[in-house]
Amino acid sequence: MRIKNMGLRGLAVADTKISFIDGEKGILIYRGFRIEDLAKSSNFMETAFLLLMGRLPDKSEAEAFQRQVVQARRVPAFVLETLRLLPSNAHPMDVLQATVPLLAMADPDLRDETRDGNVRKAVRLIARLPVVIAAWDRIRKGKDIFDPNPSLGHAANFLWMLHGENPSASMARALDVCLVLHADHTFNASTFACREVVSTRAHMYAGVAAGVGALSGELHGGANARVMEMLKSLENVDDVAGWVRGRLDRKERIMGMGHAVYKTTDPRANILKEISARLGEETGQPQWWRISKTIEEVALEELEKRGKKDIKPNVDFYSASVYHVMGIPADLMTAIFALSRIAGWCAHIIEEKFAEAQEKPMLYRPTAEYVGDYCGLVGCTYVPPEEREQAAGVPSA
Ligand SMILES: CC(=O)SCCNC(=O)CCNC(=O)[C@H](O)C(C)(C)COP(=O)(O)OP(=O)(O)OC[C@H]1O[C@@H](n2cnc3c(N)ncnc32)[C@H](O)[C@@H]1OP(=O)(O)O
Ligand SMILES: O=C([O-])CC(=O)C(=O)O
Repeated sequence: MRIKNMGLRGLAVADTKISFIDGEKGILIYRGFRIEDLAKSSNFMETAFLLLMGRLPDKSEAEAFQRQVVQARRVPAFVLETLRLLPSNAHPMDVLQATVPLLAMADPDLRDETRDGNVRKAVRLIARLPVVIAAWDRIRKGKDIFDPNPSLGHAANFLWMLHGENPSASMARALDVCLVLHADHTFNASTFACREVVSTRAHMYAGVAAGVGALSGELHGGANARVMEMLKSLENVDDVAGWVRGRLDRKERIMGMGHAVYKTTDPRANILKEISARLGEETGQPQWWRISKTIEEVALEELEKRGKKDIKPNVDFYSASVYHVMGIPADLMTAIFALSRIAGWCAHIIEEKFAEAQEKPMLYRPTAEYVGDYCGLVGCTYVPPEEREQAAGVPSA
């Protein structure tokens, strides 16, 4: 089979019971539940349990899970000390990707390849990534770090560790809903990276480190930071129309729009748009939502004129303005995505490792068509270095 240069679009490479997308209708389902219902009625802890365990917890299970996560929040001292050694201009996603193997070294269950052992690793990752991200933002700014507060929920505790003050209930709930919305999305690039790595029987942390790397790119999770840069560069609603037209005329992309699967608006973007409008009003910063909405309106009209009516806002479009009014810096926004997606990554890693016999995935090993030199199948003639003609030269170090 040859499906070259198409990024495996539309090609099913595994079975999954974790999530489902209908890209035409704009439907996203986690383990049978519509994303709109989870965003309205659930919370990130419960959603993480749902993704990992395959069902919603009862009350005592939900409390026990929350307790386990709270207890696992303490990040080993050597990890925090290592963060202090890093250059202060290191990008949060590079720091996060570098920290995941450090967390692995401190995990007593690292080599426990039972399902329970992997669930315990998942709990530690869910608990600790937010601590690392908040600590890095403070360390790079030369500020003291704050210990996790065991009396605060997952989202509120993150904002506490980041800012050193308790968020309003409305702000904490908004972040919690964002975490629910970002928690999983079938075989997106970062989840596929996680699954590909653990298909070699590498441990969960090796898969997660790959996932963080894949998420960082601007065509994937990195788009939220680019959206914020775009909003800041515009500042004024009147600048939007000319800017959007110019960008499309130059064949440049509007970040936060378009999707590999959705041919209509991403259902998560609809929810984030409402949160952006509400929080913008509540924090006295409605301009970010207004500029975003104007970009969306102009871009949809201009894209349609150019025969591209399938390019609509994705999850990264309105999350940028939401995070901005929470006081989250633009370059930290992709890391916020990661602290939610960790739940989906871990669920997929567990599925990859423990799928039922008839659905058991194989080691991923696609093929590529060789289009380089052959010199015939006998191979090229090896010439010793001193006899070779001068090539283009060695790149300078
Ligand atoms: C969490 C997430 O990962 S959601 C995605 C986050 N990424 C972004 O927001 C980055 C901007 N968006 C994009 O780059 C793309 O829409 C992708 C990569 C997400 C999906 O793209 P795909 O639908 O797979 O197709 P592809 O990248 O080939 O684009 C198809 C055409 O649409 C155009 N296009 C796609 N997205 C955009 C956009 N945001 N703005 C303008 N044009 C776009 C491309 O330029 C291309 O045009 P061409 O056929 O004239 O060359
Ligand atoms: O599914 C994708 O390709 C990208 C995406 O929206 C996500 O990972 O949330």
